[in-house]
Amino acid sequence: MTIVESRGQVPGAAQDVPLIEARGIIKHYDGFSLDNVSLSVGEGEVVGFVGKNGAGKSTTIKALLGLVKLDGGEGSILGVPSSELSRPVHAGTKERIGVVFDTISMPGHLRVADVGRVFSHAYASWNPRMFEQLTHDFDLAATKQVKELSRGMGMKLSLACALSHDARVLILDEATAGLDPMARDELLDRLLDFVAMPGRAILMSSHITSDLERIADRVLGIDGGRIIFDLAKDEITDEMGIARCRVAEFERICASGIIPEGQLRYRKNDYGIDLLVPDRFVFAENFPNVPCDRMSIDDYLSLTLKGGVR
Ligand SMILES: Nc1ncnc2c1ncn2[C@@H]1O[C@H](COP(=O)(O)OP(=O)(O)OP(=O)(O)O)[C@@H](O)[C@H]1O
Repeated sequence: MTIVESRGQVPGAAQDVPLIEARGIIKHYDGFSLDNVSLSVGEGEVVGFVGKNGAGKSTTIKALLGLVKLDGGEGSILGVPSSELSRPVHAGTKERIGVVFDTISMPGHLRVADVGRVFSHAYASWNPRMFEQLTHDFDLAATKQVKELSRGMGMKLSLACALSHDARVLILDEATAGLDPMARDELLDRLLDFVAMPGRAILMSSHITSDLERIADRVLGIDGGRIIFDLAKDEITDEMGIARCRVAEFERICASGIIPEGQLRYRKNDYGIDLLVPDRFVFAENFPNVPCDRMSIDDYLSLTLKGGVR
């Protein structure tokens, strides 16, 4: 595939391919493997990436960015194979990728304003006014040194950098973890503004699933290095439900056949049984007296990973 790059053109988008894609990625570490991980993020999408600690989120993200050598499969961003992103010929594509990891990787002695200057040399499309505006909005004093920043402030600085070089895709690995609720709220608004422009997409891993409930279009779950679900967010939070049943009600629901056998996922607690309901509206018609809450991403993940199956 020939990719013609120039400033202002969106590499990848013109070829109608996903902006971010993994095809059967395999990576073996001692005691852990990414096992045939496939995913795709299309134009205009915010895709949340969830899973417990050590599930493989960061490894997948690093694989997509070409930062780890793969044992199989391939990733691509903006149409460029991940393994080729470091080649000078793809420098233009790299500029279009904004990346934030959960740790800040800038020299501690640099002041916030210096970071802007360093990045202006690294990125042809660096926008100093945008960086100044973002650091101002994020309450980052230009004279503060990187080593003096709190964790949340460091995350804000990384985010300001990622949003100041005309990126078309953002890949965020736990990027909201250190932010206070007000800063998270503001950032989520900015991410929605970002992705509303043509040719853009976001992949973000997060343990703060309320952030994903607010802005994600789709949610990918990973466990033990395997993708375990890939669902529209609305399917989880609008259609699914979590029924709070007593044991007798649970048995009645099981016997009713309303949820196919083998797909009944449940979790026992001190008060009874929580049951994953695929369609809470159908459920409410059939069992109007059993309380059924909206599903959250946390509950869906927990029921998928730890729930019993019947
Ligand atoms: N460089 C490495 N060498 C060996 N093992 C590694 C390496 N990097 C990651 N791993 C292992 O791969 C597994 C997945 O780690 P990964 O960082 O992808 O998880 P994660 O889903 O991002 O977790 P968290 O939510 O804690 O950030 C873990 O078992 C980890 O120990």
